[in-house]
Amino acid sequence: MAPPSASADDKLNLLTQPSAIAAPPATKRDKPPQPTPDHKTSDDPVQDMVHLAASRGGGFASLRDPFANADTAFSEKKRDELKLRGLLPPAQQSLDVQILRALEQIRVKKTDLGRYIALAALRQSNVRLFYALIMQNPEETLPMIYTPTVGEACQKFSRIFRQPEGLTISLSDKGNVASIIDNWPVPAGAPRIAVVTDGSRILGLGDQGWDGLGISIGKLSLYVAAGGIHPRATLPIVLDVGTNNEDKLKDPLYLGLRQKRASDEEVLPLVDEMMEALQKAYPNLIVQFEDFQSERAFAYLDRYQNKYRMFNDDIQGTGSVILGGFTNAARLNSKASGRPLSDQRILFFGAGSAGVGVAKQLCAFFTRQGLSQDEARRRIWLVDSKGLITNDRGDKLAEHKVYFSRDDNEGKQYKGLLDVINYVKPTALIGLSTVPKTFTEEILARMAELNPRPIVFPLSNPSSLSECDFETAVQATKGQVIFAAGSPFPETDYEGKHLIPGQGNNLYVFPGIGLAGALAKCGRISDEMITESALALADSLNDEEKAEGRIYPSLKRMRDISAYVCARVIIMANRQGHARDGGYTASMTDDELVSWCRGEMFEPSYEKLLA
Ligand SMILES: NC(=O)C1=CN([C@@H]2O[C@H](COP(=O)(O)OP(=O)(O)OC[C@H]3O[C@@H](n4cnc5c(N)ncnc54)[C@H](OP(=O)(O)O)[C@@H]3O)[C@@H](O)[C@H]2O)C=CC1
Ligand SMILES: CC(=O)C(=O)O
Ligand SMILES: [Mg+2]
Repeated sequence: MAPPSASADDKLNLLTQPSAIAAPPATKRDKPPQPTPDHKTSDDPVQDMVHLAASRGGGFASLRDPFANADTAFSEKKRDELKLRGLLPPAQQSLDVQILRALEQIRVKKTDLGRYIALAALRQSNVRLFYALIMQNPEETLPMIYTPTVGEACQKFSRIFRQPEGLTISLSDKGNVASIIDNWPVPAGAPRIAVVTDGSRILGLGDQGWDGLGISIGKLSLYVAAGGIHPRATLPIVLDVGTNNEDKLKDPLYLGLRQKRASDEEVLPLVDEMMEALQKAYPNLIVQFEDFQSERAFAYLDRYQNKYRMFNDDIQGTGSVILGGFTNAARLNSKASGRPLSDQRILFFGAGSAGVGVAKQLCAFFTRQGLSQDEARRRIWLVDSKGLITNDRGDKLAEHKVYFSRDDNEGKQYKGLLDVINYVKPTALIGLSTVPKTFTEEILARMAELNPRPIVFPLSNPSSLSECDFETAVQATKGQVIFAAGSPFPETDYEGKHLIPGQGNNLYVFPGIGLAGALAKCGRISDEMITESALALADSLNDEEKAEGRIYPSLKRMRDISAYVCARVIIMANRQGHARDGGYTASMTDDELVSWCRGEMFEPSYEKLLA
């Protein structure tokens, strides 16, 4: 199976072990079993007709239903049929023309938050137009609905709130969570993907309480735009268990519980109840945990990953996307230095859920080069707020840091980042610290002295918290940096060469992972399925992107990338026995599977509304 838009021989030889795709192809059956109706995550004409029929009496109602609304695209015939004549201006315009108008209305807004609010209003009034606009203009619009703007939106979510777009499960609902879930207005296609946060660590912006709901909505918008999940099949959830954010508690407009964050002991039964109730209500639902404070993130992943169909985006999604990008970056770094790939030395600045999640996933990079698990672990150094993490530093380490704690520091402790760099001599510097501008010109220049092509990934979000920006990294390394940041940065030129920054953000993988879980009805999202998503992402660079020096593919191809990631995750799920679709996906060849995943995606067109 060739990666999307890539030539057949485009696979990275770097992967010394055969990837899942190189495994024996699934045997093709004479007659594959037919999918059951709930295989579909794509548009549902029957459901659309229900909406249309419901609105026939009222006419105007169809213009107020985001799923039934085609606005000025309604044909003469439909305008008569739905009693819309006179309610719309005479001009009949296509979706493409509507996109031009919507773009103009968004561009005229003066602030990022203004553009976020305008886009949210569009989503709430015309779902198809919203997603068509995003999909046609991803590079311009994703920063408006996702990082960096979603961070500011979460900080002010109670203030910009207009209408509910997600489910709130709060402490006061304990014992009644099933009935709360029952209140979610589910049409024929039940939710397939839920994103749940407790708002305790939204991007790098700390505790946002109930306002964290904005991140669940933002991630699910990407599930639709990049992963093709039907918008009606998405379920944004916030677990409101209080907040320690004093500003919010004092703000009269704050919409969450006005109390301090409840203790973990008090919250755990509520999370258990939620997982149980979700599973009962929607047996095929995939639950993505998002932006939980690190220790809770690890604890819930440990507690639920072998019991429910869930994964943690910050630990596993980030681990995957960085393994994918690092795989490509290491090739460029090693080619320039001549050192073997297995000789990469990776320094993490930040050892929270994201740092440790990525570090664990990167072990897979080294084991694929033939190193043992223990040798792989030793290629990784972690720095937290107290300096290099070592066994004899004298403080009690949080459990998630212990595995990578060093015992080879010969009693010396290293605190400042430059000291650590001089000691470790890393080939790669990865920032997941939430501390902005910590990769100074001096640090970056030192990385360039140590490496002809240093790998620098300032991954903290949003942009204002990034450890450095692209322009600084390019200048300080004289154009040699191999760069990816968590949030988007502008392209730049250096000595006549055009340079494009990578965006090392889990948005490249979580839509494909979730879609795979939904389409193949996976019983579990295993670690191997996550690793496979990373390898698929690494393989998905096409020749043009390689020539441009990219380590991540263009976001213009986000749906093709998600379909490819999805297919490879499904192949792994089938191999491990996690798919529960009665052999349907296993009956396809690899290429058929990619096409099928792509074909199952929701397309935001008016075709069925105008038929
Ligand atoms: N690009 C992407 O796709 C993703 C990016 N992220 C981003 O990663 C960042 C971190 O997330 P997460 O791991 O959950 O957050 P945490 O707050 O759990 O972790 C932050 C880590 O940075 C360390 N740190 C804080 N200050 C300093 C300092 N001055 N010097 C050195 N280390 C420091 C902390 O140390 P200590 O442990 O001692 O407190 C901690 O280990 C966020 O900005 C988030 O947006 C997260 C997921 C995905
Ligand atoms: C991208 C993401 O998941 C985060 O910054 O938390
Ligand atoms: Mg996150």
